[in-house]
Amino acid sequence: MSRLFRAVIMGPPGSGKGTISERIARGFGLQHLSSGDFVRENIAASTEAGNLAKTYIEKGLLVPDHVMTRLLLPRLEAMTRHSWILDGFPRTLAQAEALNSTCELDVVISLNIPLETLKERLSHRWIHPASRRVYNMCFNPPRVQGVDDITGEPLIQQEDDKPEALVARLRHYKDVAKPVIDLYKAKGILHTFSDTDTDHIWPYISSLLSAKIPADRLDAQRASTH
Ligand SMILES: Nc1ncnc2c1ncn2[C@@H]1O[C@H](COP(=O)(O)OP(=O)(O)OP(=O)(O)O)[C@@H](O)[C@H]1O
Ligand SMILES: Nc1nc2c(ncn2[C@H]2C[C@H](O)[C@@H](COP(=O)(O)OP(=O)(O)O)O2)c(=O)[nH]1
Repeated sequence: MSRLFRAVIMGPPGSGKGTISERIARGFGLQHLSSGDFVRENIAASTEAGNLAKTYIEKGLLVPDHVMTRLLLPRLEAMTRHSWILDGFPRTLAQAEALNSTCELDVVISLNIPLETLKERLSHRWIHPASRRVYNMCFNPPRVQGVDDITGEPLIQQEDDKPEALVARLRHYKDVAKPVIDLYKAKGILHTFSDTDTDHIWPYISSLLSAKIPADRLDAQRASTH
């Protein structure tokens, strides 16, 4: 069997990690693994790591590295049959080093989006809290304004998507992500995409993945996800 394909997507809040990961999952048959979803699943299941993570999230803090790695790495190690795109992890150098010791990455996608664009997007981001489905009132609006397409339940806006909170989040992202980006650059696997529109970036990401994922593996992955 050919080796699995493993990719990471990095970028500040609102840069389009979730949106692009979903396109990659659909287009290339990779499994979309979101660190935020893992955290929420563990909180819902009241696992030891989930209970610990909850105490930080309730205060609006990032979950400490040792809790994140305990929560995520066993799940990644168990993914022996599926290629994946990992969204939201690693966020720190310690997380990147822990991931390094678990698996070899093929590609790291870094999204470099102007601050004004991020502010604009997040001010229009609405989510369905139970499923975390993401909408944007301009880019991908729900069919009926203010309600989730699938359940019909109300959508909400997150406190930390408001412009005042965003500037601090972005500053924090830059400080913490820089050494991670440098590490992947040094390994020669970093690919950075800069634009104001996901639809402009997508064709470049799509060609990168088409070139990096061998055709036989692509067919097998697509077949196993359909
Ligand atoms: N790699 C990580 N390291 C530390 N905490 C994390 C990590 N991934 C997720 N979390 C925690 O889980 C929460 C939800 O994560 P999620 O990625 O869904 O949302 P987010 O932080 O609002 O990201 P974004 O705005 O970039 O989509 C985070 O706010 C953070 O507390
Ligand atoms: N206007 C506009 N909005 C976009 C574009 N790409 C994604 N969005 C929307 C979808 C979300 O509401 C918001 C943030 O995207 P996301 O995929 O949740 O980002 P991320 O926080 O996972 O990195 O922006 C885009 O290209 N244009």
